[in-house]
Amino acid sequence: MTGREKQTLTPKAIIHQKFGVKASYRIEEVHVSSQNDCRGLAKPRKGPCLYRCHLQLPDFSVVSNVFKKKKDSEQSAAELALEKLGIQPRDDDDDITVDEAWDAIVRRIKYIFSDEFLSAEHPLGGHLRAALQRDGDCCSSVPVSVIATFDSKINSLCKVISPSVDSIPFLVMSYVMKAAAKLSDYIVVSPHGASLRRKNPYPPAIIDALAIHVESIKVEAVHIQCNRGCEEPVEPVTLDISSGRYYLDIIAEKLGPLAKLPRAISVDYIMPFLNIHGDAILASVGYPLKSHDLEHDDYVSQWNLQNLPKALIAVQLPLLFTTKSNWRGPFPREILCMFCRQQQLAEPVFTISTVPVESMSDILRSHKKLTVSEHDDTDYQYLSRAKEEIPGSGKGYRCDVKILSTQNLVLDCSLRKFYEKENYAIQNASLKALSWFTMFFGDLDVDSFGPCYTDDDLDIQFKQRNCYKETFPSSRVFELPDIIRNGDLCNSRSTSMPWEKKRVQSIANGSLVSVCYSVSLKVDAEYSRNGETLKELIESSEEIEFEVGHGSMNQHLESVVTQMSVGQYVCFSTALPAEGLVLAAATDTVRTCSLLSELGLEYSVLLLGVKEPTEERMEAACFKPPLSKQRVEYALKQIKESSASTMVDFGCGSGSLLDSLLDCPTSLQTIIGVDISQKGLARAAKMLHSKLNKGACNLRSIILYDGSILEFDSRLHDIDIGTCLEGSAPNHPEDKSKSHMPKFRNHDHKFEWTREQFNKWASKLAKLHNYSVEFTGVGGYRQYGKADPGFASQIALCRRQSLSEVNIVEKFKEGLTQPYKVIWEWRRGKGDK
Ligand SMILES: C[S@@+](CC[C@H](N)C(=O)[O-])C[C@H]1O[C@@H](n2cnc3c(N)ncnc32)[C@H](O)[C@@H]1O
Repeated sequence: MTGREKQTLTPKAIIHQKFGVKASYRIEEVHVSSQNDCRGLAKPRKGPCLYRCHLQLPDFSVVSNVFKKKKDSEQSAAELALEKLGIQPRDDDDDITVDEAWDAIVRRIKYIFSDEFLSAEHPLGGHLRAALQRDGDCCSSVPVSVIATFDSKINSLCKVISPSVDSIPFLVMSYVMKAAAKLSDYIVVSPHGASLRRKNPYPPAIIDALAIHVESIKVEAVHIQCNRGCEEPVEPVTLDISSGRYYLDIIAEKLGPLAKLPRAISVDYIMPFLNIHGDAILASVGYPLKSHDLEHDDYVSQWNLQNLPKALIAVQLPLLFTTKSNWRGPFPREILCMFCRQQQLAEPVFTISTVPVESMSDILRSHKKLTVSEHDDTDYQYLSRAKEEIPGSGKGYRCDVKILSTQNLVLDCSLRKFYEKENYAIQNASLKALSWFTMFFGDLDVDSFGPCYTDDDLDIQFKQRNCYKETFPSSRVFELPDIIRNGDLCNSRSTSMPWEKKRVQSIANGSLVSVCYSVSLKVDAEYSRNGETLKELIESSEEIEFEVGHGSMNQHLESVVTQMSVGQYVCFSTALPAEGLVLAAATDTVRTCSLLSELGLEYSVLLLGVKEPTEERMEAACFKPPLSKQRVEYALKQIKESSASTMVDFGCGSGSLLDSLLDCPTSLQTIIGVDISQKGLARAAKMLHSKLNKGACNLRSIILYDGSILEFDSRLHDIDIGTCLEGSAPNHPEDKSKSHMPKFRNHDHKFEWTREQFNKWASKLAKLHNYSVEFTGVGGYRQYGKADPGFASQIALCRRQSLSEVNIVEKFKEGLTQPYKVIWEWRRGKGDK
């Protein structure tokens, strides 16, 4: 018990407050003929009298379902009218306790599975009626995700239990399951825990009358595979919704064997969270409020499938914030705060001003004169409510929001209107500021926005004091977190966020960065009331070093860190990906919650230092496969294409090329390795020995020589192919002690050349010895927006044209010069295969 005096208004009372005598109720008697089994009777027997209520409001009318009591039909009609107006009977559940919210959810679930609700004009009604056609145990069972998605009342009650449901909507599902467990006499939870149905079947007469029989229809939809690359197009699919089937079952089947159960499919609902962690089907199909027919739109033609990015579906923010219960996802104020943090702006400054009720009335009067013919002006309704619904409070609220960079005022956005509640004023001001940013990012031509910008559509005045370019230098524009990128702050017409294009990674892959960071989970139940987020620290480190591009660090953290400079502090949030699409089939609520708790995280990070990448780390981070592997692969390809039978690898080291030659069949019969490093040769011998023991190869002999490339050994006379490859140099710990900067990039480099120097040297040598030369390379490394720098590894491919006279004479002179020492030798024996 809170000890507070609660004021619970019935739907009818709220209608009365709003419309007074302008709301007129008319009761109609409905006589239903009773079920008559006696076919012989000529006249149908008169059944009990039921009541249906017609409620006429100034702009529209509603008709209730039939009820046994007149007053129930009136309340039902009033409730339908409020739904139409977007108002919950208790639209602000601040007044109820958590225990009361639980009780209300239990009551609501019971009502949802009542006979009356089955014929309700509620989006859930269509699902309930369609579920009557499901086979076997599934008959009349409705996925929990559907209830969580379509029942706004349950959603607003869940917000009382935990405001996190906004950022973790799948919490609603777990609350629904928990509440359903309290109705064990009435509700059956499916074995998979993902569907609910009534324990006692609906009366056959109701099933016959209400079960939906869908005509066979084909629905064009979009299948998004979770593993598709960003550039890959999404797949169009046709859903063949045949009669007698629940359409979610058909979608589940299309998703494959893992999706045993239907999943939530309210497009509006999942879109903002569509960072897919499992395949998803997007289809525009469902039961609209007033229709008993399954309706659908062609989804394929609505999307430019080629351009649909993986994690970005844009939805347009509404222009008005009405009630909390009507708002899905994070509230505008939260989105704006997050946006500011991401853009390294200060937290928005909200200034609330109030007016006495007299002046509100004046404003109201003048406003009424202006808007007398605008029947559906929602803000007008709020102005009315401000006057009528807060008797004695004497206040209306107006909000001004200032967005500041560290030094400058970026935007001063003041609402002209008054709202009945402080929160409405804040949310609407945030929404309008966000709308301005949406427009602004949609049109980066800053000049089109003057220093004082008035937008009549938004009914707001903005003062933009500072130029965007000064305020958001491109190198400081962060990639927005998922929650914004996924559409909460998107212009519906753009499929990629303008600021994403400006993301600049200033710290290169392979660098070692050192950071101090913390990760917190937003958990506090008071969150939505006082606007403060309380957090639970789940991980922190005073100093941790990681390599950029290595995949060892959380990608969100790494992405932001690579755009920071040393000494800079950044706070940012990440939100819910759509694991929930899969969790719809989860059985374990506790586990579901623990999974969900990994989401909605807030990070704080301070960049302590950056170490430039070593060549090795840079290579590993930038090239896949690594450059050393690409070089070996290139050599192998050339060898395979030749018909050579003998080959020598100069500077063979530990034998990476020789190793690969043992794996793939070539025309080679003899391979020779030459190196001056005893250690390298010993490693090569060990590797070759163990490999030859394991399996066969086509080779007849392998020899390793200790010798220098600078000396000629006559045993290498007439070898078909000579290779000389740079490989991955082994580590030399002694180098670390050297304090001076190394002269070359690697410890064993004796010189380093530019490409030009290399080309010149190789061309001259080739000409001298009558070889042609072709320059190529491996390791094309393109960075977005930068000119192609060419190959990372240069290759000269020399082919002998003819044996020159000089060579023959030289060889004759040299005779049997054999300075190389055999280190290891293998020859295929007679028994060897
Ligand atoms: C970067 S390693 C390359 C190893 C091997 N080619 C690979 O791809 O893994 C360079 C090798 O050249 C060897 N080397 C250096 N000078 C040499 C010379 N004058 N004659 C033969 N080998 C030499 C080094 O001992 C070293 O093993």
